[in-house]
Amino acid sequence: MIKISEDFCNTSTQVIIGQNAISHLSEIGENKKVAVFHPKKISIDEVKKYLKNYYDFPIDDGEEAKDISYSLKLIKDLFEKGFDRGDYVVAIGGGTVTDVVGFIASIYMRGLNLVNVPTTILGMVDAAIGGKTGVNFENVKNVLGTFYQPSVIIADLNFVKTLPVEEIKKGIAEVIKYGLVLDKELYDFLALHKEDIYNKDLSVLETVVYKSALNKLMVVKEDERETKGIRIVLNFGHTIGHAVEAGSGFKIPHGYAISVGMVCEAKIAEEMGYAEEGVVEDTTWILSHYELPISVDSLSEKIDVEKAIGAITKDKKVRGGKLLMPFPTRIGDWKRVDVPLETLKGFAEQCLR
Ligand SMILES: NC(=O)c1ccc[n+]([C@@H]2O[C@H](COP(=O)([O-])OP(=O)(O)OC[C@H]3O[C@@H](n4cnc5c(N)ncnc54)[C@H](O)[C@@H]3O)[C@@H](O)[C@H]2O)c1
Ligand SMILES: O=C(O)C(=O)C[C@@H](O)[C@H](O)[C@H](O)COP(=O)(O)O
Ligand SMILES: [Zn+2]
Repeated sequence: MIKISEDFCNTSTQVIIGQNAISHLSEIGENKKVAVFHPKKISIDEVKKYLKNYYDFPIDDGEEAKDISYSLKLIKDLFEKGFDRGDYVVAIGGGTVTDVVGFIASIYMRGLNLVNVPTTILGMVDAAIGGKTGVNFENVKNVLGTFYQPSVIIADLNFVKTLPVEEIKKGIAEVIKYGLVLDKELYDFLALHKEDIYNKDLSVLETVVYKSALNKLMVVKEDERETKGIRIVLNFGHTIGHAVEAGSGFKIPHGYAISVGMVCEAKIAEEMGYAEEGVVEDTTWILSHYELPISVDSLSEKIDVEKAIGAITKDKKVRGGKLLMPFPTRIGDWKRVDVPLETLKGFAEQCLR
């Protein structure tokens, strides 16, 4: 079992990684009420063993569940059961569940105790960590949300056993992101371990989750609320990625969309003279090696370019007509470049058509 602790401005977080990590749920006080939100398809029989005073809330997941109306429905559940600020919310599921449940936990009575239990690789390496919560609105990703740290993140690798390989692929896209802009060693590790990862070697996956969590926490500690131009690095591939999601009516999953987004943004970085020679090739190579899409042509849905470009205008990194772009400079390194919105839209059109 691996444990990482990190202090943020007003809170601290612990990440627990390993098989059977779920047993740590027993550390929640017996006198506290615990709301367990989980997708209907994920059984919580194992989880129940460690909780005394729990309320079982089976919910919808997937991008459709990230609609504000659904959050209000879940809040009503907490309200009707009389949850107070001393009580706990446990979010079990993929990134869509931790985004939505984290959001309601943060706004109900201005915040209940939150424990995230990611059950997808994407959740374990990224979504459950760092405190961003969010729901979609008017065809724009995560445009309503909060920064709210879970006190504990429990990444129990046993959940991977039931996870389809397609879901591992989507999560690996975010891990490749860390490799490309923050961690060359991780890039090299990924280059060597595709078979182990796709064959669900749990000890290799534990290393992947651990290295990813360290990268993410390091960045979030420096710039928890994305006000210092540092946390934007975690958004590499996401300006175009979120546009791809919006342009597909949210039918293209996040992991695939940011995969295409990373290639496109690496190309823009190169064309604007910020990325060293070879960055685009290395980006394309690692994503193709993991059988991830590298252009819109390999996606299963057609992209509505107008809608996609519309979403870019509403990106949360826009400041005064410029987009704060995290550009890769060489593998494992990056630079912030403030790109005029019109320039970026021009490049985006080239990638999306
Ligand atoms: N808050 C953040 O920092 C952050 C970071 C990255 C991504 N995200 C968000 O995360 C979302 C994507 O998350 P995701 O890829 O986990 O998608 P998801 O939550 O839709 O889960 C993917 C699929 O896997 C299924 N599933 C989950 N756990 C399973 C298990 N153990 N066994 C079998 N099936 C299982 C789900 O039911 C779903 O069908 C996007 O909305 C994205 O914007 C947020
Ligand atoms: O934690 C972050 O910061 C990230 O940007 C991580 C991303 O992988 C994630 O998809 C996040 O939800 C995107 O945030 P947004 O601010 O662009 O909505
Ligand atoms: Zn992401």
